[in-house]
Amino acid sequence: MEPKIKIRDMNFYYGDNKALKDINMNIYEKKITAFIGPSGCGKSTFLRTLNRMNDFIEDTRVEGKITLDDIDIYSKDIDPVELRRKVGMVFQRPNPFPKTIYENIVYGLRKNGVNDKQILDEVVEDTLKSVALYDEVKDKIHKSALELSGGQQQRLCIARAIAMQPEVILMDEPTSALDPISTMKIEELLLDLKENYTIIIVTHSMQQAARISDETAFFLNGEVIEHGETKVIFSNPRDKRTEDYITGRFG
Ligand SMILES: Nc1ncnc2c1ncn2[C@@H]1O[C@H](COP(=O)(O)OP(=O)(O)OP(=O)(O)O)[C@@H](O)[C@H]1O
Repeated sequence: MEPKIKIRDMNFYYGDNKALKDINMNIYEKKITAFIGPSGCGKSTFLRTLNRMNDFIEDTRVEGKITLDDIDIYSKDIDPVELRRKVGMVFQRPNPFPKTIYENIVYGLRKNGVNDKQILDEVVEDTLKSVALYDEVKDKIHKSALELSGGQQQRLCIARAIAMQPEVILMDEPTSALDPISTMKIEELLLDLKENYTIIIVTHSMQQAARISDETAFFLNGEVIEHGETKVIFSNPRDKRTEDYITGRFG
């Protein structure tokens, strides 16, 4: 299978600090890829290079090449806004806008000039169903999203990302602020969503990576030490450092 995303000889700098070193990786379509590794090893930085969110941070620089469907995402012909529509993002803390549930979901569409009520109504219903939130909120769609629980807010943020019809969804520790039940619901949701989307998730929980991901990449000090099938990484890692990390010797 052709990789959806290819990363070749990639380095990333914050000023003089080389935060990512010589990254080469393939990311496959409709799989869940987990990034694991100790704090500060570059997982979030790497995630943000994939939809150019690092462009917003001053004095940063990327070397090497990242392609999405064989198109160089750092080429000057690429519109980063359109890239971020294709490669959506969900953050660690649920961050709904202080608006209604409905307006949260249609926010991006309205920004793109879609205002047809029938279309927006359909998108709201479809996306709420696809994140398994519809039954819980169908009577308060026009109430503030801030009234939802943390887990519901995070599912709403996933719905907001999906409403833009992305191909890839980047998730930076999406359950670290949630209780175990909400976490389980999000994990189940991700397993459903991977039928339609390519998902990349940063997680501090090795159990979570083992439960839901198809592929795992282990990061250490800005390098990818090992990347492969999750069951192989967790049962038979090649590198001693991966083994030490997954067995809890450090991190
Ligand atoms: N906005 C920034 N400006 C300057 N340096 C940064 C910035 N964000 C991250 N860094 C540096 O880049 C390196 C990697 O950080 P990053 O947040 O990507 O790691 P991480 O593996 O995601 O960590 P964590 O698991 O704690 O979120 C660290 O040395 C960090 O200090």
